[in-house]
Amino acid sequence: MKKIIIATKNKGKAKDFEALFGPLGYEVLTLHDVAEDMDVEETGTTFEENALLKATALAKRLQTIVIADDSGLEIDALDGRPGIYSARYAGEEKSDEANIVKVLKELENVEDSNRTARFVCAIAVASPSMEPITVRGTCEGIIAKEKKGSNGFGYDPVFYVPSENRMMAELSAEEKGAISHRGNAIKKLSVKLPEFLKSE
Ligand SMILES: O=P(O)(O)OP(=O)(O)OP(=O)(O)OC[C@H]1O[C@@H](n2cnc3c(O)ncnc32)[C@H](O)[C@@H]1O
Ligand SMILES: [Mg+2]
Repeated sequence: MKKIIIATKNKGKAKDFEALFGPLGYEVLTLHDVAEDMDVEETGTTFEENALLKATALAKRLQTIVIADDSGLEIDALDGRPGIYSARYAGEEKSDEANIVKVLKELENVEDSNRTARFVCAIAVASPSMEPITVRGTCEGIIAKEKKGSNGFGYDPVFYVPSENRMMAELSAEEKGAISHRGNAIKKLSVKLPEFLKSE
C-alpha cells in the first residue's frame, strides 16, 4: 500500500486525512508512527508559515516527502481569534472542551447574525530536494450556542454548517471531507501536487 506521511500528532486530523486519502489507496502515517519524539514549535504568524515549519522539519529528518496541516477557527466577532492559536486557546494542555467553553463564553452576548466564522486549513508539502508548496482551504459556518454531535474533533461540535443544516460534529468523516476546509485544501493540492512531483 502507498504511504503518505502527515507531520501531525492530532488524532482527529489524522482521521480526517484517512477519510480523504484512504479511498485513493494511501495508508496515512503520522508523527506517532514515524517520529514520536518530534515537536516542532509553531512560531509562524500565519497558518501557511506554521504548516511549512512542520513539513520541512520532518522532510529533512526523514529525507522523504511529507505533508503538514496547520489549521484553526476564525471568528468574525472576535476579530479572527482564535486563529493560529486555536489548539491552545484555553491553555497549553490543548483541551478541545476547554477551548469550546472559552469561545462560547466570549460569544455569550453576541447575537446569531454576528456569530459567523470559518475554519481555515493550510497544507504544506515539503521534500528534501524541492521548494515546498502550500495550499489553503476554508469552510464557512456559524458558531452555535451549545454543543451538538460527537464526530470530528476540536470545535466541530459548535460549528454549524449552513449548507448541511447540521453541526460539523454531526457529519460522518466522508461528509466532512466533502465540504471541510481540509477537504477543500486537499482538492487544491490534487491540482498542484502532480506538478510538484514531476519536478522532484
Ligand atoms: O500541530 P499538529 O500536531 O498538527 O496538531 P494541532 O492540534 O496542534 O494542530 P494545529 O496546530 O494546526 O491547530 C489546529 C487546531 O484548530 C482546530 N481545528 C482545526 N481543524 C479543525 C477541524 O476540522 N475541526 C475542528 N477544529 C479544528 C482544533 O482546535 C485544532 O487543535
Ligand atoms: Mg499544533
